[in-house]
Amino acid sequence: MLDRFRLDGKVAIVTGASSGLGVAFARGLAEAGADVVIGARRADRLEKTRRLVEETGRRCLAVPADVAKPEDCDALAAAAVEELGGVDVLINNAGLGTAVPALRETPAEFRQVVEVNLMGAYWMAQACARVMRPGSSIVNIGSVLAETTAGLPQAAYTASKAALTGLTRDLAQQWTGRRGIRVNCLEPGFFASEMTDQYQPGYLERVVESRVVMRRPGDAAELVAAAVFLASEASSYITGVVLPVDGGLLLT
Ligand SMILES: NC(=O)C1=CN([C@@H]2O[C@H](COP(=O)(O)OP(=O)(O)OC[C@H]3O[C@@H](n4cnc5c(N)ncnc54)[C@H](O)[C@@H]3O)[C@@H](O)[C@H]2O)C=CC1
Ligand SMILES: O=C(O)C(=O)C[C@H](O)C(=O)CO
Repeated sequence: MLDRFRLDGKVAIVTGASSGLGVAFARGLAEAGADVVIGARRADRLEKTRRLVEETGRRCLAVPADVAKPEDCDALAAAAVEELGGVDVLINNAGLGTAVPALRETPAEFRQVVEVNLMGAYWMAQACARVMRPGSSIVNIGSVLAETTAGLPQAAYTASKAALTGLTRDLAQQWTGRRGIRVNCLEPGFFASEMTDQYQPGYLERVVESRVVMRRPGDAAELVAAAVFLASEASSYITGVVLPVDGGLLLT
């Protein structure tokens, strides 16, 4: 049974892999056997991720890319095909989290979040679906904030992540039957990263204590395990689903 979770011989793309959860996804998919293409805007930091991935013995290609630019998404998918022979898995992880009161949020601020979290995920999905083989898997990284609120003013972030769940379902119904590409979405609860480092002191602890049934933030490995499941044959009969990985936050 455990062989169904292996990704040997597969090529996975992880966006936003220069920090936080993206680094953990890249390393975890490589540990499961995949060669990994990592994309993000900060080339110097991608190098660190590349070294971490290569420690597993798998190949890793680092490609500077801004997912808000469709041409960068096409270039990322093309590099995977040219250098590693194809694309089997996409982890749409790149994301921007901002907290701005709605009456002060500017059109530029709102657009920037939607252009990365929603449109960037769509451009990447399109670029990959054009070259993916049957049996491939797209995993969108959403957020529990698509389903609830947690006390911060995050209209753009929340709206972009809620829209990502709709995008997940629509692409799943368009591509799974016709092209053999499954599309699913993970909704992380709270995991320590550069995004959560931006919080006011004490915020994370308060949310975890009052909302998370398990009374602790998640460990990145707990999210990566769910991504490996959705990326692999272990979930071969699952498409169009939205899976919270949140320690029970959505129960409260
Ligand atoms: N850390 C958490 O508790 C949670 C995180 N998430 C989601 O997980 C994903 C990863 O976030 P974290 O690792 O926590 O934060 P992070 O801020 O460490 O990572 C986000 C990554 O996306 C990259 N990125 C941003 N804009 C980009 C663009 N235009 N093109 C390419 N890359 C871009 C950043 O450079 C960074 O490497 C995000 O989609 C976030 O919304 C969702 C729920 C909770
Ligand atoms: O999506 C979540 O849940 C997060 O923890 C992300 C943060 O709320 C965020 O966007 C920080 O500014």
